[in-house]
Amino acid sequence: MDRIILKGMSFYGYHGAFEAENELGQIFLVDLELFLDLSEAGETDDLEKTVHYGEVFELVKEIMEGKPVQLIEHLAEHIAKQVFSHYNRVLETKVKITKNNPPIPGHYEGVGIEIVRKR
Ligand SMILES: Nc1nc2c(c(=O)[nH]1)N=C([C@H](O)[C@@H](O)CO)CN2
Repeated sequence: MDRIILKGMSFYGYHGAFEAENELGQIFLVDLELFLDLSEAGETDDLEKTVHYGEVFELVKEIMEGKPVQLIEHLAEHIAKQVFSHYNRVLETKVKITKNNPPIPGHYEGVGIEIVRKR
């Protein structure tokens, strides 16, 4: 299946289960893959026959910089639901959200989750 990929999006947000995260905020990294047929756009060279990834970026930004929630799972679910609601062409989506510096003692590259949702 063809994919539209938005990789390495970063947003400053106040999501988290710990009060410190809600007060100080932190950077969230988001990778998003949209699974859809890109052949018509490829044949016609018509933006209307695909999904405008700049619009998708704004949709993700609105959620990630919006009302704070506790879990990154909740953010990922919201992103997937909004993608399906706005873009009928999308059949499946994969959302990965990472925190590189959460207030969890230890040495690691990052912590996060990834979900895959089908329409
Ligand atoms: N599966 C998850 N585990 C945890 C989350 C989360 O969003 N999903 N969040 C936290 C805290 O906010 C943590 O990031 C702060 O230290 C803990 N575990």
